[in-house]
Amino acid sequence: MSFIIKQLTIHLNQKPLFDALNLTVANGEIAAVMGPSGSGKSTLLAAISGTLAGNFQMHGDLILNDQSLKGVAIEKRGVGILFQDDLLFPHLDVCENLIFGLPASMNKKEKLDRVHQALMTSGLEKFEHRDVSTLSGGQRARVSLLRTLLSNPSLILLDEPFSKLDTELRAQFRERVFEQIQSYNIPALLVTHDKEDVPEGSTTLILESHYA
Ligand SMILES: Nc1ncnc2c1ncn2[C@@H]1O[C@H](COP(=O)(O)OP(=O)(O)OP(=O)(O)O)[C@@H](O)[C@H]1O
Repeated sequence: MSFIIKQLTIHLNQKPLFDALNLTVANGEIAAVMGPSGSGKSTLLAAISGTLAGNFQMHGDLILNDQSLKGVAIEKRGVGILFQDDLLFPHLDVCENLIFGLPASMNKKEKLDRVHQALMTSGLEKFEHRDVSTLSGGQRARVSLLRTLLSNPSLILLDEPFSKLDTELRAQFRERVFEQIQSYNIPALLVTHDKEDVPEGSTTLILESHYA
């Protein structure tokens, strides 16, 4: 599996936001996207996830597992997103939240087993029956990532997932997140403002501010 951005150009109101971007992200690889505010980082993620709305014109191609994403519906793209604000249900426990990441075709027992297994693999088993509202920011973010991974995405997009964590927690959490993604062996794209967040040796796509 891999993800390829091929000659991707996006115009906003006829002006280029970015021009002829190219990037290949292999399985288990985390590529970074950086650039100043307004350079189009969120727009790029929206183009990939299929949620681009507004006066944008897109040229070029996005290829996931040898298939073009052109014209593919959002729910059929196999793209999971982790936002900086997690979207967990605070009144439910971790296990119940994770069950939401699983396909409706699985029965309750299968879902519980799968969640339990995933929590063990991620070292989060002690939180299984904790209410989400009692977890720290970093713990919530790891549960949120696990929920995204449980939906079996072919690609994961990380939209500044570390920005709300304090520096000390951040380094530790970052390592855990990278390990979690690598254990699922899928390509990932990480949007960040902070060079520290970029895993060593990873490809970095730098967007420029064309559109002021
Ligand atoms: N729906 C929209 N309609 C019109 N313009 C938009 C829309 N969404 C974003 N833009 C504009 O597109 C440009 C790129 O925005 P985008 O949010 O992708 O940048 P960003 O790099 O993610 O910025 P930040 O780091 O501040 O989040 C900006 O000039 C923004 O105002």
